[in-house]
Amino acid sequence: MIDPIRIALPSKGHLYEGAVDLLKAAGYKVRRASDRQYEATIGGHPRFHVVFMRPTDIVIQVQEGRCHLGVTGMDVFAEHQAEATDAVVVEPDLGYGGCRLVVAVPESWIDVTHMLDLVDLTTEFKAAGKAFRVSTKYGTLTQAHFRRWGIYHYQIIHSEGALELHPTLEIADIIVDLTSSGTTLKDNRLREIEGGKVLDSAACLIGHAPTLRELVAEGDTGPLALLLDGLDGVRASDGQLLLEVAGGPEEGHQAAAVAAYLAQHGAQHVVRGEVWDERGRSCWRVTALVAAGRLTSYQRELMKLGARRVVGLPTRFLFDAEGPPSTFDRLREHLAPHPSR
Ligand SMILES: Nc1ncnc2c1ncn2[C@@H]1O[C@H](COP(=O)(O)OP(=O)(O)OP(=O)(O)O)[C@@H](O)[C@H]1O
Ligand SMILES: O=P(O)(O)OC[C@H]1O[C@H](OP(=O)(O)OP(=O)(O)O)[C@H](O)[C@@H]1O
Repeated sequence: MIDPIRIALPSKGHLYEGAVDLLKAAGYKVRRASDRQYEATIGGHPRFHVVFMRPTDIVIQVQEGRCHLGVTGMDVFAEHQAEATDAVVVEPDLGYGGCRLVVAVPESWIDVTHMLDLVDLTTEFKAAGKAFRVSTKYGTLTQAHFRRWGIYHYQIIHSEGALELHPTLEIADIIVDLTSSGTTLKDNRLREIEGGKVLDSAACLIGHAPTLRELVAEGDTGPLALLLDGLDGVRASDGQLLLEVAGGPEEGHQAAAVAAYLAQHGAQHVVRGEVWDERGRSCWRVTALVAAGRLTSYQRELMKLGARRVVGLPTRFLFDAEGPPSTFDRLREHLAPHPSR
């Protein structure tokens, strides 16, 4: 039996808080003594042991099986995927840490707006005997992207940070870096070009395949299933309200009209039923799942249709038999030995 189950989380930065918050929402509260402490426990789940590392180290340690699960960036995983043959993606998008890896050029290069312009430019550099230099932390992904556009004459300058400065300091001609709001590129007078998106990334959950097979064998009440089900439930409920619309005692067709209105306006799982008020009179109630941001735009119309009360309750977990297969079931299927054809 795998014990402890070691889960690696980002120690700080863009991916740290989201990981700890998501686990907490799923019922796995990380107990870390201080932000300088690199180990932690999870309240109520003694088999889990948390270690904190940088996103790149998480991919390496999961690949080597020292950590069994890890939260990292999809960008980092994709960059190291070729070496990480024992690491598998359990969940590609945990719903936070979104960013893009992009090709950016100096704003002053007004003639360069598309990847195809780089084909010409890199050829001109080569003809003039100059190296076209690309600064990035993502050499492998950059090379694959440039190859797709037929660009071969350039030199990668590997760098770990503050790449946006490189064109100004003439360390490089262009950069391939992460962006989310776009502020850093803009503030450093750089601009994304068309066709220059290398990758969309988000925080992801990865695991060590041989260990995951053993954990999957503990079945759907084992610790891995419970953790993944918890994360699924939290993510499915994100931004959803459980709406309760109540009316009556007079009946008519109010409940049907309210249910039809909600169904037409994107609500899900619309259910109506009979309830009784404190005086024992028959009333109606409609419940549905709605996007939290839309409730206020519904409520006036619901009142006009006869509702007396509209309540939006936050949801914490959502499990839906008609929803997509669970992460645990997908993983079990993915790791199952397939008979050779
Ligand atoms: N705007 C953003 N800029 C950079 N990274 C982002 C952004 N938004 C989300 N991320 C994610 O955060 C990860 C980087 O996290 P952070 O900067 O905390 O780590 P780091 O210590 O620089 O990483 P490493 O150890 O890999 O150098 C990225 O790989 C990416 O997945
Ligand atoms: O599009 P934006 O929202 O402006 O974010 C992008 C910037 O954020 C990251 O840097 P970070 O602050 O993590 O520092 P780093 O250079 O040390 O990675 C990334 O490398 C970009 O520089």
